[in-house]
Amino acid sequence: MSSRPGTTGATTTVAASAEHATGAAGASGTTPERPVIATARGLVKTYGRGEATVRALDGVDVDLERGRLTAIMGPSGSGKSTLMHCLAGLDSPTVGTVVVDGETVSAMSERRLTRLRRTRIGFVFQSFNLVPTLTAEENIVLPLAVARRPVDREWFDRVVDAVGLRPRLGHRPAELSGGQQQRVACARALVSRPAVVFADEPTGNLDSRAAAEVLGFLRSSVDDLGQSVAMVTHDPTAASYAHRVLFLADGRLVTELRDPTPQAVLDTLGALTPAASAGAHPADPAHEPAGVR
Ligand SMILES: Nc1ncnc2c1ncn2[C@@H]1O[C@H](COP(=O)(O)OP(=O)(O)OP(=O)(O)O)[C@@H](O)[C@H]1O
Repeated sequence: MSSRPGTTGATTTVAASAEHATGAAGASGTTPERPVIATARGLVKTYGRGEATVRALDGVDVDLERGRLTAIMGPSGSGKSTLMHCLAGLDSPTVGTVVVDGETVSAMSERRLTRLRRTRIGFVFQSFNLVPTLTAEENIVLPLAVARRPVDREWFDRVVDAVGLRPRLGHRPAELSGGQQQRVACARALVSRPAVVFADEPTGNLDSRAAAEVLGFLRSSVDDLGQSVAMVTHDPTAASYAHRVLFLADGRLVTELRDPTPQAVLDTLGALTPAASAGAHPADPAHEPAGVR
C-alpha cells in the first residue's frame, strides 16, 4: 500500500473557547480546511453518580471534515471510544450536540437514530462482526437487505474492486484471512454510501501486513471513492494513514496533527503519556507539541 500520506506532521494547538462552542469557527482553533461532515459542540459525557462519577468527555468541540480520513488517538481512558460512540449515535452525550450530515443526532428519537445508523453511517469494528453463515457478498449487502434498499451494482463493483475481494465473494468468513474479513467489513460499511464511516480499532486484531491492506483501503475509500472516515486507533502507524489526527486526554481534545508521520504521532502521544514514553523520547521540550497540558 502506498497511500500513506505526507511527511509534514504539523501540529495545531487546540483551544476550546466560548467562540468555538457556538460553532462560529472550527473546534480546533482553526477554520476547518474542508466542508464538515460531523460536528460536536460542548460534548460532556458522564458515567455513574456521586463520588463514582466518571467524566469521560469533558467539553469536546470537534469538526470532522468531509472527504477526509480522521484518526482519533489518546491514552487509554481518554475518551476516544466515548467520543466516537456519541458522534455515531451509538451513545448519547450528557450535554452537548452532535450533528451528522446536517441531522442533529443528539436530539433524535431511538427510531430515527436506528434509521440514521442504517442509512447514513457505516461501522467497522475491531472484531469484524461478520455473519459466519453468509458469504462475503451476502455480508457486504446485508445492511441494504436489512434496510430493504436495492443494491447499487455499479457502486458495489467499485467498492469490491477497491477492496480487492472479487475472487473471494463466494467465501464464508471462516475461509478468509483476518485481513480479508476486515476488508469485507469495510466494504459492508461502504456499500450503502454512508455519509461517514466510523471505525473502532479496525486493525486491532490484524498483523501488520493485513493492517496495511485495511488502512490502505480506508484511505483509498476517501481519496478515490470520496468517502469520509473517522477511526479510533492506538497505533501511530495506523494513524499516519489519516489526513488528520485528533488527540484526546482526560476527555478533552488537546491537539491535532495534519498529514502526520508515525514519528510525529508517537512524539505527540508521548507528550500526552510521559511515563509510557520515557524510554522512547529524550526529555526535550522541543518534542512537546503545543496545546498539550
Ligand atoms: N459504560 C461505562 N460506565 C462507566 N464508565 C465508563 C463507561 N464507558 C467508559 N467509561 C469510562 O470513561 C472513560 C473513557 O472511556 P473510553 O472507553 O471512551 O476511553 P478510550 O480512550 O476509548 O480508552 P481505551 O483506549 O482504553 O479503549 C474511562 O475512564 C472509562 O473507564
